[in-house]
Amino acid sequence: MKKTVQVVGAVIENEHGEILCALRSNAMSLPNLWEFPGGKIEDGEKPEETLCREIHEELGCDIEVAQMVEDTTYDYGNIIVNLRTYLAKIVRGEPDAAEHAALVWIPRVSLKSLIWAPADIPAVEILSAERTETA
Ligand SMILES: Nc1nc2c([nH]c(=O)n2[C@H]2C[C@H](O)[C@@H](COP(=O)(O)OP(=O)(O)OP(=O)(O)O)O2)c(=O)[nH]1
Repeated sequence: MKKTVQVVGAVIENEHGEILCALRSNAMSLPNLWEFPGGKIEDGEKPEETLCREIHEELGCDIEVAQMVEDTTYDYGNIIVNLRTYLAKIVRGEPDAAEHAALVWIPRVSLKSLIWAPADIPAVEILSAERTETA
């Protein structure tokens, strides 16, 4: 049976209403696709705990997690990914692309100009149709 992995992604919004988008590197699976930074939930972790841990490890900053944006399950063929995305804000530090090929801040209306990992597309659709939190 195919494995389903539980993954969480942070939709980090700044004070200008822009969202942090991360480009998966050649060293990662799904290379050269954009994603919400995050990762796999480990045993015993709450989704919010995973997000704070992963963002600290991957981007070197700390976040506060707010409400869920979307819960999607996508079958990549070799693996099934259940991706839950959450709104978040940086509370300490600046994001640094330690693992990703690039990080960019993009306004919600322009999110669809990037090529996203397929599991992220429902969240991107929701976010690009909504007003910014700060608007
Ligand atoms: N972090 C993250 N992963 C995503 C997103 N969309 C999506 O399909 N994924 C996939 C990619 C990976 O298969 C898995 C998350 O794994 P990970 O972030 O821990 O990445 P990884 O490179 O260590 O995983 P892997 O190479 O072992 O697959 O979920 C997303 O928005 N954020």
